[in-house]
This record gives sequence, C-alpha cells and structure tokens, in this order.
Amino acid sequence: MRLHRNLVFAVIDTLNNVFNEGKYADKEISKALKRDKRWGSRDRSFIAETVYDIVRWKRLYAEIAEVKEPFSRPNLFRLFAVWATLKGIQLPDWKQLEDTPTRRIKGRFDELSKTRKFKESIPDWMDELGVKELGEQKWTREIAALNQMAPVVLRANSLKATPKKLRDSLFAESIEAHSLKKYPSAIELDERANVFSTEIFKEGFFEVQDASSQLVAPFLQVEPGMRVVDTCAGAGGKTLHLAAIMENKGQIIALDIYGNKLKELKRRAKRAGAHNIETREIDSTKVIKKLHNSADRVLIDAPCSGLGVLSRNPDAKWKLQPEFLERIRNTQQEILSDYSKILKKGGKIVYATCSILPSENQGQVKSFLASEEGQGFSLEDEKIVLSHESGYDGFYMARLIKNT
Ligand SMILES: C[S@@+](CC[C@H](N)C(=O)[O-])C[C@H]1O[C@@H](n2cnc3c(N)ncnc32)[C@H](O)[C@@H]1O
Repeated sequence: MRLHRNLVFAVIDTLNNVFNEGKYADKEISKALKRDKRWGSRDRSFIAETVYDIVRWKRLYAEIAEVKEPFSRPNLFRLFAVWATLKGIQLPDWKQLEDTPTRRIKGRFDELSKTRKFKESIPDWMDELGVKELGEQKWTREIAALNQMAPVVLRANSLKATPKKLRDSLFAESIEAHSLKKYPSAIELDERANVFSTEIFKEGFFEVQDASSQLVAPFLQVEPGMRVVDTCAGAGGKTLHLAAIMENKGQIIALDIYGNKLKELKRRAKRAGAHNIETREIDSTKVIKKLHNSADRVLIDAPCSGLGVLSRNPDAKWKLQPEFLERIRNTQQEILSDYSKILKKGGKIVYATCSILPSENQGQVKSFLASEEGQGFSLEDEKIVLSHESGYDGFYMARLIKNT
C-alpha cells in the first residue's frame, strides 16, 4: 500500500480533533470525508478505517511510541507511524516520519502484548471492572472480540422487502452480501460499502442494524394489533423493527427524553413506510402517568455503558468514566420501576441493553424483581449475548410478564 499525503494529513487532523478536542470519532470522520470530492471509495475507507484503528489502539500505540496526551502534531505522526509499521506498510520518506524506529516498535509491541490492558488497549479501570464482572477468562475473550472491527449488517424492512430481494437489489448495485442463519431478517455485507448512497436505502428497503440488536424486537413477542410502548426509542432502530413485525397494525408509542431523536425517528419511519408509530417526548412525569396500565407490550431499550458495542464505537473506551456507570445504573433502576407501570396485567416487558456487564443487566432485573414495584412480575426468559460467542455486538435482554 502506498501512503498518500493528503489522506494521511486528513487522518492526523481528525485524530487531533478526537484526542485533543474531545470530539466524537464518527462525526469527525464524516466531516473529514467531505473535505475532497475527488476522493474515491478506497480513499474514504482508508481515512475512516485508519482513524478508527488508531482510536481503538490509542493506549497501546501511545505506550509503544512513548508519547503522552495531549498529543502534539509530531506525536500524532508517531502514533500513525506505529500503526503503519505494525500493518507492515512501507513508510514514505516524509520529514514527519523520518527516524521512525521500526525495530523498536515491533519489539515494544511484543513486550506490551503480554499485558492485557496494553494488548487490548483499555484504561486500567475498565480492565479491572471487566474482570470483576465477567471473570478473568470470559473478559479476556470478550474484550478481544470487542476490539475487532464490526461487520456491516442490514435488516431487511419486511414492509418493503424480503432479505432475498434486498440481497438481489444490492447485488445489482455491485454490493455483495450473505444471509445469516440465526437472524431471519439480516444480511451481512461481504465487504464494507457505503450503503446509504443506494437508491434502495432511500426507498426504505433496509436499515443498518447489528445482528444482536435485531434479536430485541422479536424477543418482545409483539403481534399485529397490539398496543406497544417503546420507552427509550431514540432514533427508532428497534421501533421500526417492531412496526415491521406488527405489519403496521396496532399502535406503537415511541418515547424518549430527547425530542430531536424522535424527529429523526419520524423521518426514518416515513422512509420505512411505518405508519403505526406515534412519538411523544418525555418532558414531564405526566407523559408516563397517562400511559399507566395501558400497554400489551413495553420495551425498555435502556441507556447504558455501551460496552457491548465497542467494536463500532471504539472511542467510548476513552470517553466512558466510572462515575457515569454509577449514574447510569441508577437511571436504569428508576426507568425499570417507573416505566413497568405502563404495562397492563398479563402484558410483557423487555428490558434490554447493549452492555455486557451483569451489573447493568441480570443484576438490574434481579433488583427490580426484589423491589416493591417488581412484585407481580416474573422473569419469563433472558438472553445474554456476548460478542466473543455471537460474533456480533454484546447485548442483554430479559422478558418479564406482569401476572397481577
Ligand atoms: C440505547 S438508546 C436507544 C436506542 C434505540 N432504542 C434504538 O434502537 O435505536 C437509549 C435511549 O434512551 C434515552 N433515554 C435516556 N434516559 C431516558 C429516560 N429517563 N427516559 C426515556 N429515555 C431515556 C436516550 O436518549 C437514548 O435514546
């Protein structure tokens, strides 16, 4: 591979914004990709993948390069030189890369790879937490899986297309994909591609949605005609899936504390041809009270640490703080006790997270069932989805039934 100066400079500028200005990697990459209209798909993938790689391996590369944050521009080039050396890429004779100690880089990589927190490039506190929650062996496997680049998985929108029709339509646009046995609506791209620019995306044939995430809506056991409340709907990944399973029949009320996310949900619903969704912003406790004892099904896709989705969101390793985890666990418990009241007797509720930590998952369900609000509920089923076992995001889902 030959390195091109303008692409590498775009990588360095983006890394500066992410590491030194606290910006989000996905947003900064999108911005960088708009810099030059002449860049083709290979150039764009180079920028996106290199930035994600260096964000993912920040701690390891910084240790190898012996540089500390905040990273000066020469030090950002040193991180880049580590990335290129470990990938076996020939370094050009630019002054920013001169005197790169290739052999030393390889030696330090071998040495540091003996210690998990360096090898997997994670903060000390995260490594300790992972061991405490999952045990040494499982954590070692899980964090290794979460450091792999995530595959691109699509969900065929059954309101508009079958997975086969979706695959054939993509093929016609030179994008190849295969179906996934255990995930009936999913297809996975053979190679990364910009699916958002296709005509069939604009027509609502599919959503980009990880395979594990596609397990949540079916787990709620919804049927056409039901009244369903999606309490933490965000931009509607799961809401749209629910609408498709319900064949647009019945009612889905999508809630969130952020109105702007619900606006995005509405836009996506229009594209998907989902007509049975009403959005309501939770701007006072009245919004929830009005819904008490009214729903056949309730989904709580709770805010969480996001530790199950590190492969698609590697900068969360550096942005997450232990104090946030403490706060989010309280929020999860409050949400469970408040929003479970929306359910009718005989109804079912799914509590889900994209976390792999038992303290955000099984632990929360257990605490809820032991609490006053949890009396009358029982656990019907649960799925613990770990990335090293499934090959996709880490997820958790529990289905409870309200007996009395
Ligand atoms: C895991 S995300 C939801 C993702 C979404 N369900 C999807 O499938 O695309 C959690 C959502 O909970 C929302 N949220 C946070 N605190 C909340 C609260 N107290 N009540 C309702 N929603 C909340 C966040 O704004 C966020 O959109």
